[in-house]
Amino acid sequence: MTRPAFKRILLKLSGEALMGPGQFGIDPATVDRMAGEIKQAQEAGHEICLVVGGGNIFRGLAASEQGFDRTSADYMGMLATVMNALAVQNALERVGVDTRVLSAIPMASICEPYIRRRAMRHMEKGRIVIFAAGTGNPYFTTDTAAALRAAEMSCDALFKGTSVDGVYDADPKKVKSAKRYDSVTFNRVLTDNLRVMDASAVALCRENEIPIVVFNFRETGNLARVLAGDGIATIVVNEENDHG
Ligand SMILES: Nc1ncnc2c1ncn2[C@@H]1O[C@H](COP(=O)(O)OP(=O)(O)OP(=O)(O)O)[C@@H](O)[C@H]1O
Ligand SMILES: O=c1ccn([C@@H]2O[C@H](COP(=O)(O)O)[C@@H](O)[C@H]2O)c(=O)[nH]1
Repeated sequence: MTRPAFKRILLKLSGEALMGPGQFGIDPATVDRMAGEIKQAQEAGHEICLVVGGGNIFRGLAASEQGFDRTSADYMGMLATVMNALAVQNALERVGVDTRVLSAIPMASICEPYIRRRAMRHMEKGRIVIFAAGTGNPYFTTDTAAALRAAEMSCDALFKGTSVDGVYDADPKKVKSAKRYDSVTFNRVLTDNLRVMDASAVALCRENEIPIVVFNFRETGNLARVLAGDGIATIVVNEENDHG
């Protein structure tokens, strides 16, 4: 199936994708490989900004289920995304890509605060902007931050690089017979409660007509393939623009 090509994209890297073969934390070889692929995508003419998750280090909801105060746990999760953002920045700069980390929670000694117009300016200058600390608010996730920043930065699409190769009719890690969609509507994702992405992120993309492309970023070369409009992925769109 051939999908449309997108110029300006927001790439959401799930924290889990940064673990590589490990069960926790950051695998330097995996982050380096991803940085190389992101550089290649930029050289192919794509304007890229990134939102990095934190699930490889800390998830607020899981911690609150074990007795942590939810708000504190969510702030810890947001801090985890800053660590991941710095790791990705470091890897990108090692391969010669100019980057800026902008945090939704100001941390003046570490990175810039998130200011939309500054982010836009960085992108105009050809830098890769890495958005850290999610939305800056507890009770959200980095999926919602990705949808929000994609809208704010006028991105043509949100690419979710994760550990599954698309959206399935059930969680493929739990249901062996689950079937993958090539293309699916926002409404179906929401009504069938397909949990590859948060409902709030999906709704935000639906309202702003930002297609979501879900692909497996654990496989080498996949980013280039899906950006070129092929490769294994699922595109989530509004019915009326369905590319399926
Ligand atoms: N219908 C579905 N189709 C595809 N994946 C699904 C579906 N339902 C649940 N999932 C699960 O969604 C997960 C994808 O989300 P991901 O692991 O990237 O989480 P995240 O919260 O975005 O990132 P992080 O790892 O940073 O917490 C996969 O682990 C997959 O098993
Ligand atoms: O806007 C946000 C974004 C994230 N969080 C907290 O961070 C962790 C890690 O993010 P993931 O999206 O799960 O990778 C998340 O579990 C939340 O606890 C937040 O509070 N607000």
